[in-house]
Amino acid sequence: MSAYHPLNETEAIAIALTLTDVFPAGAALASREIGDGNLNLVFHISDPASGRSIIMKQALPYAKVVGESWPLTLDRARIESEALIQEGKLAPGLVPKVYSYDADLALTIMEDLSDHVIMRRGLIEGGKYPLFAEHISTFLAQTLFFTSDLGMNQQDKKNRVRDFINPELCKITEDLIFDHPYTDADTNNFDEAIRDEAEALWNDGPLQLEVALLREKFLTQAQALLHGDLHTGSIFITPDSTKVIDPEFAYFGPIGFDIGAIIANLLTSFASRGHWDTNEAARDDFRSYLLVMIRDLWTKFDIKFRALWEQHGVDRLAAAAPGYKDDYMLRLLRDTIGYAGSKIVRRIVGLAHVAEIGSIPDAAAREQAQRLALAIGKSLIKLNRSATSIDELIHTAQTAAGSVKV
Ligand SMILES: Nc1ncnc2c1ncn2[C@@H]1O[C@H](COP(=O)(O)OP(=O)(O)O)[C@@H](O)[C@H]1O
Ligand SMILES: CSC[C@H]1O[C@H](OP(=O)(O)O)[C@H](O)[C@@H]1O
Repeated sequence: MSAYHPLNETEAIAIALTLTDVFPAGAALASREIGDGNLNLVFHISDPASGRSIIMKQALPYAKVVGESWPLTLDRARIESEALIQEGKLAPGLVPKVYSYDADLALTIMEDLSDHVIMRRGLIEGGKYPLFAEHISTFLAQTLFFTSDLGMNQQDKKNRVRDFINPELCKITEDLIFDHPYTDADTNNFDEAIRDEAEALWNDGPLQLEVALLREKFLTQAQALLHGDLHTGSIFITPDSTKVIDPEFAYFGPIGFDIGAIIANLLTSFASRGHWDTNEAARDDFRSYLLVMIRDLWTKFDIKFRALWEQHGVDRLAAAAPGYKDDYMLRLLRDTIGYAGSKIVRRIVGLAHVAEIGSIPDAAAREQAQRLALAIGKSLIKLNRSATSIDELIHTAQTAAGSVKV
């Protein structure tokens, strides 16, 4: 055991060499710090001779994206490793294996997924992932159903809620997603070209009412154990395989928040491929592909969650009360749509942006992508209490973008 300090590459190698079941004694290990996220250190440790490798992820006592002026609990490393272990049990094969967790160093050692690509990057490069909707709907249905009051012992669940109390990371979400974009906050970060859009958000009372309602649910509804930050940068992918990483924001919250997060990031990808994209046919094809993926994802989730409920439901009244299941699923759909909208808006005017839009080199094209994303995001937020079908979300994206066939 060592006292906490941020590791350097040499120290990371020394720790890796103690993993005698992974690396041969005396192996000449190579180490690279590859963390490109907003918060943590990530070391890739490999043994060129045996071809073996691992990932070491270490929490820093502050938010890396801002620096030491933004202190952040190291307990998030415990939350992440416990959530990965839990998700691995409920959705086998859909998260990296956790080899060990060191509480003193806030260090998780896990399976190296470098043979996959980060989905955000894959989508930017036009990658197609035919099994994604199947895989991620299984991940969502399994992890969310079996940690909800529908699928687990309700006394045990209360103890799990306690284990996953995650106030500092939740506060980041409460501020960066559900508050700052709607006021002139210091943390906001947007191109001057869309100042009019930002100021419109600060003055849109009806929109702010919807966001306040979604925020209230995020603050109060311990529906199931969420991943908590399920964007396309938290998903490793190949055409055959999907692996979800980075659940350090995990806590018991509203189910629609996780589903909405993925859909939001598929829609920012959609918005990044606009009429400025010179290959019109390829653009329309890719946009249709994303919308079909979103529809499949929701539809498969709905079918799988209902099937788990039929087979494994633990709540007598929830099963017996006429109309309850349909009412519950409709509420999940509406939450999903509202949270998808909120998570799009934060990626355009809030602190943390997305590469598919931020990396559009032409300023005018980037501005159009940002405006399109905001149009979709705001419409989805406003739809969150009335939608009755995922087709309304698809239609919202199609309408905002002009006609895109699915
Ligand atoms: N299990 C893994 N296998 C391979 N690379 C990984 C793994 N986990 C993380 N990474 C790399 O580190 C980066 C940052 O990891 P992430 O968990 O998203 O950190 P943060 O919490 O700081 O956002 C990822 O984008 C990926 O490139
Ligand atoms: C100050 S944290 C900003 C932002 O970063 C997190 O994402 P990630 O850890 O995947 O880079 C999360 O989305 C936070 O809202």
